[in-house]
Amino acid sequence: GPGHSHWSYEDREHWGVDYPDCAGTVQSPINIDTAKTIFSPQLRPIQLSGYSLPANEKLKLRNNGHTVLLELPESLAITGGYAQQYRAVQLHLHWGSPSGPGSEHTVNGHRFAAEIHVVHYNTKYDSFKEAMVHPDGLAVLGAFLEVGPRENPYYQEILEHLYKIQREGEEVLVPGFNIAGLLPANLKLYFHYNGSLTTPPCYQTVKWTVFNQTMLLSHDQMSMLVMSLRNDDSKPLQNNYRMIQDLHRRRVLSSFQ
Ligand SMILES: NS(=O)(=O)c1c(F)c(F)c(SCCc2ccc(C(=O)O)cc2)c(F)c1NC1CCCCCCC1
Ligand SMILES: [Zn+2]
Repeated sequence: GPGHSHWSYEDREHWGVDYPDCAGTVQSPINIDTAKTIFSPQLRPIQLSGYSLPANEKLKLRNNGHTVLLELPESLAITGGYAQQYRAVQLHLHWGSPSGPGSEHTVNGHRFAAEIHVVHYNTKYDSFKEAMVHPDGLAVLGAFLEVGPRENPYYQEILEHLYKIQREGEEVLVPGFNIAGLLPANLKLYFHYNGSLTTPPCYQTVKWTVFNQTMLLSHDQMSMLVMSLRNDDSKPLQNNYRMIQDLHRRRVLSSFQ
């Protein structure tokens, strides 16, 4: 990725030394205290367009040593719920280990098993790299993943390839599918706040949407996510979530009561 000197989740307390924004006051992830969220009826349902990709469109799935990342074509766009149009860049996941959950955001102190982030950039900027340094530059759609009774066919489109990219730097092309299936069916119920990338350089340029409805994966699928990948030291790639950041003077809006 752009300008990454080596960092790890182990030395997350020192990110602020090399990346000053990581020590800022508009950082992510946060704990969402639902008693303190502000119901905002002007928050419209999120609308996605172009998210259903044909199987003959191949997407790059990559183990970058920090997460599994699926590159997305700019044809995927957020067309409702945000003041401006945003186009997709990539999606990736955060997860825990066999001994604990690994979502990045928490709700009332509850950490979910895992979390998906679909990263977009504001099309008023010429490129993603230009957008990511402006406060309205990025929009990340986040959803929590939990274990449920059935296999999730949409997540299977990603999880079934993880054994091919066990080592850092490995990548594989996967057939297109309906990316919207990775997000809740109900895009009306969400939390919204201003924050940052949760990894260095921690730019404070993300308008976050965290959906209220969680995605359900089977137990075996969650194990595949947690057990398949390794990082650069051939250690299991697990617990790739940043600690909760202080809210400071920010408010979290909710689209529902
Ligand atoms: N939650 S998040 O959105 O902040 C986030 C993370 F928490 C992440 F942990 C990551 S992965 C770490 C950054 C990275 C490293 C290597 C490569 C590569 O070799 O391709 C790519 C990226 C990661 F990629 C992202 N999203 C990225 C933020 C990193 C810089 C710009 C890339 C788009 C969004
Ligand atoms: Zn993320």
